[in-house]
Amino acid sequence: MSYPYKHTTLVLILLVGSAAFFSIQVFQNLVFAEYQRSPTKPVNSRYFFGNNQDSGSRKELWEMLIKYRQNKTKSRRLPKIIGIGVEKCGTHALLHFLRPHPLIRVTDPTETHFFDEQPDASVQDYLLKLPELEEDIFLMEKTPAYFNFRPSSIPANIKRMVPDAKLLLVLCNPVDRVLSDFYQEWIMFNITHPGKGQFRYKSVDQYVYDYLPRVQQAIGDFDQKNSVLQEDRVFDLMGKDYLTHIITTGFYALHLQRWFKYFNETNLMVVDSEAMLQDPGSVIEEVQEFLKLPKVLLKEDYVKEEDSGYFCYKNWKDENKLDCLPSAKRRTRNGNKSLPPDVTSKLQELFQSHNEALFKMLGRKFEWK
Ligand SMILES: Nc1ncnc2c1ncn2[C@@H]1O[C@H](COP(=O)(O)OS(=O)(=O)O)[C@@H](OP(=O)(O)O)[C@H]1O
Repeated sequence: MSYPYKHTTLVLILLVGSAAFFSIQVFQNLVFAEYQRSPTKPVNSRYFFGNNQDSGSRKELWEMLIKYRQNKTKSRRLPKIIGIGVEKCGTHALLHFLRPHPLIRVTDPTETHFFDEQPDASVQDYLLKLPELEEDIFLMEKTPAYFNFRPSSIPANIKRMVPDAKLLLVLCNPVDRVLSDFYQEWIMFNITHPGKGQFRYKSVDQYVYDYLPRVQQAIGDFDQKNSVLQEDRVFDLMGKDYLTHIITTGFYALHLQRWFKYFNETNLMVVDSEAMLQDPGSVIEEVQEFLKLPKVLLKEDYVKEEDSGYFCYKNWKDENKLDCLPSAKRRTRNGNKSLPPDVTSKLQELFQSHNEALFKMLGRKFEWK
C-alpha cells in the first residue's frame, strides 16, 4: 500500500529541519555577539555548546577570549578577585585551579599582604603593587592572613578601596586545619628559617596539650552576645603568642561576623574545601558562575594524580600535561599524617559551638568530623 502524501511529508520534514538549523545558527551568532560585547557575562558554555562539548568548541571560545583581551589597552587595575583565607584550607589550590582561565591573571607574589601590612596606605599605593593589565581581566590576589589577622579594619578597608571585588573564602574542618598549620609552622621554624627561634614541639599532640587549655580558658564556647569581645581576645592571644593562631584560626564564626558587616553572598563566596579536595572541577565551575566569568574551565579538566592522591589541572592546551600543586601544599590531607584520637576529640569539643554558630550564620552545614 503506498502512502499518497509521501512527497508532501518529505518536503515538510525538510522545511522544518532547515528552519530549526537556521534558528540554532542565528541563536549562536547572537550569543557570540553578546560575548564579544561583554565577555564577562555569565554564559554557560556547556549550555551553549551542548553536553557533547568537544575541545574544538571550547577552543573557539577560549581563543575568542584571548583575542578580546589582546585588543584592550593596558593600565594598572585593582583586583576583581581577592582570596581572603582561610590559611591551610586550600587557598593555593583554588588559585592554582582558577589560574588557567584566559580572563584571570594572578598577582606576583600571589600574597600581596597589602591590607594587613599597610593598613594606612592609599588606593594609589595598592595600584603600585599591582601589574598593568587589560580592561576586563580579572586580577586575583590571595592573602589568607586577611581573614583572621590584625588589623580588624581589613574588611572595611577592602570594601572602601576595592568596592567591586569578589571575595573567595575557603573553609575546611578546623580540626584538620590544626594539623596542617602545625606542620607548616614546624617546617618554617626548623627548616625554612631555622634561625627564627626553636620550635620546641616535636609532635602536634605536645603542641595541642600545651596550647588548648589556654585558648579554651580565654575564648571558650561561642557566645553571640560577646562575640566581638571574643574576637578581640583572639587577636590579643595571637599578638602575645603567634603560635596560638594554629588553633584560633579555626574560630571561623568569630571572624566571619566582622566580614559580614561589609560583604554578603553576592560578593563573598564560601568555598567548601572538602568538596574541592574530592571534586575540584565542580567547585571551579561554581566559582566561575559566582565571578560571572565565561565557564571555560570544566569538571573534566581536573584529575587525581594517583601517586599523591591530590587533584591536578589537566592542561588540554599542552597535550593534557598535569599541572600539580607544589609539595609544600600537599603535606597532610592525603592521610600521610593524622592526629591522635584523643587530640581530635578535644579539638572537636573546642570547635563545636563555634562550628554551630558558623552553620547558622551561613545557613549551610559542613560534615566536619
Ligand atoms: N584540591 C584541593 N582542595 C582543597 N585543599 C587542597 C587541595 N589540594 C591541596 N589542598 C590542601 O591545601 C592545603 C594548603 O592550604 P593553603 O594553600 O591554604 O595554605 S597556605 O595558607 O597558603 O599556606 C594543603 O594542606 P597540607 O596537606 O597540610 O599541605 C592541602 O592539603
